[in-house]
Amino acid sequence: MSSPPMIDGAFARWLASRAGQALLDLRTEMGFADAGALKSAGDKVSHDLIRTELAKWRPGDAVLSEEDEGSRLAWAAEVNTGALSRLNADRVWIVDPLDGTREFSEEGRSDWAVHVALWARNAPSPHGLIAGAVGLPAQDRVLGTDYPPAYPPMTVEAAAAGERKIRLAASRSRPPVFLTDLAEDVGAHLVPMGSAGAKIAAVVTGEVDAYIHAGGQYEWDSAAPIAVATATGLHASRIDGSALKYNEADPRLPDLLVCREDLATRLLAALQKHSG
Ligand SMILES: Nc1ncnc2c1ncn2[C@@H]1O[C@H](COP(=O)(O)O)[C@@H](OP(=O)(O)O)[C@H]1O
Ligand SMILES: [Mg+2]
Repeated sequence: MSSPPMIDGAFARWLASRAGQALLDLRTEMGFADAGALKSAGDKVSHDLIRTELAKWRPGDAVLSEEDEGSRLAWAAEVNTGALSRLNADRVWIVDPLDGTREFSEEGRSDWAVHVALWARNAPSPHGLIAGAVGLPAQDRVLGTDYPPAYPPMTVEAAAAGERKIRLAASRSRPPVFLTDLAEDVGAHLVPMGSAGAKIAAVVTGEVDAYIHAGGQYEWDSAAPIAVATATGLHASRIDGSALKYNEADPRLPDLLVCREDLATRLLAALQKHSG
């Protein structure tokens, strides 16, 4: 097999594509009769593939993957000394081998993703992400920072209509409790969808205008899609407007807002009112 691309952004795309193909193959092989078994196998197959390729092609870099043992624990010397390597590293791959595991196990659904992001200590942006790719295998596409998608277009109808109903993506299974009231307040309709990566990809492609999450998530759920969203020029922040930060000692990153720039002020004001 030929070597993967040298440039990190293209390498992230290559890796997300490889893992995505393995996940599609697994769905075909196993079928959907045993959702639990398919979910576990999906997490494992993708994690093992990504871990193996990173060890082979980027041996000097640290890795934070959802499927690593103890990944959810905040770093503390007495519980997980392994995490220290990523906190001292100059480059850390932040990986969610299968985001939207639940949707992956449901026949016909395409809202699940593979996330591969690279954080660097000397990055110019506050989030520290210098490359990323979001594989959407069942949509037959990969979004990446190597070829950042164009800023989502405003449709002719929407531009002509002036104010229009905001399309707001939210978790299918765990939407923030305040979201219905917020949506009513700003004139938005909710678009339920699985996977943080698929939802942020939907903002990037213009299928929705915004994605709001609160109540719990981890760095790997958003790192790669946030790398892509910010590379396109979209707004991305915590719901209080502060910067999203990655490779922190505590990997919990419980809330975020990703939206078109022209909606950010309005949605942050609504979040301040409703999420407190
Ligand atoms: N309250 C919560 N606490 C922890 N993780 C959460 C969460 N709500 C959503 N997530 C995680 O965020 C990802 C997208 O969730 P959703 O599809 O509900 O929007 C999922 O990742 P995984 O599928 O990788 O576990 C899910 O586990
Ligand atoms: Mg996830």
